[in-house]
Amino acid sequence: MTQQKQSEAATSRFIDIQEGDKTLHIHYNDCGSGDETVIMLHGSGPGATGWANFNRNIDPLVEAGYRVILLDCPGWGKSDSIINTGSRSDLNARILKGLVDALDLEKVHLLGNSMGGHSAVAFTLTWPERVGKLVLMGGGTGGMSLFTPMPTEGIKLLQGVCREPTIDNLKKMMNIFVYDTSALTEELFAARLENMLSRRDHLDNFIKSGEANPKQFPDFTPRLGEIKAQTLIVWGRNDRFVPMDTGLRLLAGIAGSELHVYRDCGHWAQWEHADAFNRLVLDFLGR
Ligand SMILES: O=C(O)CCC(=O)/C=C/C=C(\O)C(=O)O
Repeated sequence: MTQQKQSEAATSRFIDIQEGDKTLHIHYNDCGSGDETVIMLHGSGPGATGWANFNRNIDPLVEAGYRVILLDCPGWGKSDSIINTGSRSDLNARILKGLVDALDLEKVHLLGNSMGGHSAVAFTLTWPERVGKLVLMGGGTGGMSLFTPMPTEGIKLLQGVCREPTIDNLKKMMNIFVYDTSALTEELFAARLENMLSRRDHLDNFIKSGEANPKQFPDFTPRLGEIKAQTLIVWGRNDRFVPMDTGLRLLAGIAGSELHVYRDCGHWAQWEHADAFNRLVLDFLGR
C-alpha cells in the first residue's frame, strides 16, 4: 500500500442534524472536490467508521475527480450515540438526507458497505431524485437467507464483541471479516480496539437497540422494483456476515443492477480486494 494522501484529521467535519426531538452531532470526512460526489456509508461492526471501512478507496476516487464524503452514522465513530428502536436503515437515511441538504448536494452517488448498503437502499426508496448511482457491497437489505441460518456466525461474533469488547473477541470477529487473515496486522487490531473502547456508549446502545427492536434492518425485498438507479452489487464469495444470496435477491429485484462476486473474499471486498474494487467502481461510475 502506498502512503495515503488524504488524511482523516484534515478532512474531519461536524454537523448538527435534527432527528425527531433530538439534535445529533454528526461526524463526516469531506475529501477532494469535483462536480460529482460519492458518499460512502460504513458497516455496523463495533469500531467501524467511514474512515476505518474505506481508507483504501478514498484516494483513487478523489484522484479520478470525485468529491468523497464518509458519513459516520449515529452510534459510530465521532458521531453522537443513540438507542434506535425503529429501522436503523431509515434512521441512517434521514441523517444522510440532513447532510446532503446542508451541503446543498442535489444528487449523489451512494456506496454502502453492509449496514451502509441497507441505508443507501432506504435513502433511495425515500428520496430517489437525490440518487445518481448505487454501489451496494455486502448489503442492501435485511431479510432471510435461503442457505445460511440467521443470524450468521459473523453477526453473532459482532454482537459478542459489543457485549464483551476484548481484544480476543475482536480478533475472532475480524478473522472472519476477511478470507485471507494473513493481511490482518496487530496495528489494524489495535486501531479498531481503540475506536471501540473510546466509545463504549456506542457498543452499549447497539445492544440496547437490538433488545428494543431485533429487526434493526428491515427486509426491503418487496420494494426493490421501485429502484430505478443503476446499481452495482458487489459481494465476497466467502462472506460470513451477510450471505451472498442477499446479493442475488438485490439482483433479482433491482432492474438496472449487475452483480460482481470476488473469489477468495470475505465481507470486506473494498479492503481485501481494494485495487480491483476501486477499478470496478470507477468503471461503473464513469459509464
Ligand atoms: O446485520 C447486518 O445485516 C449488517 C451487518 C453489518 O453491517 C456488518 C458490518 C461489519 C463491517 O463491515 C465492519 O464493521 O467494518
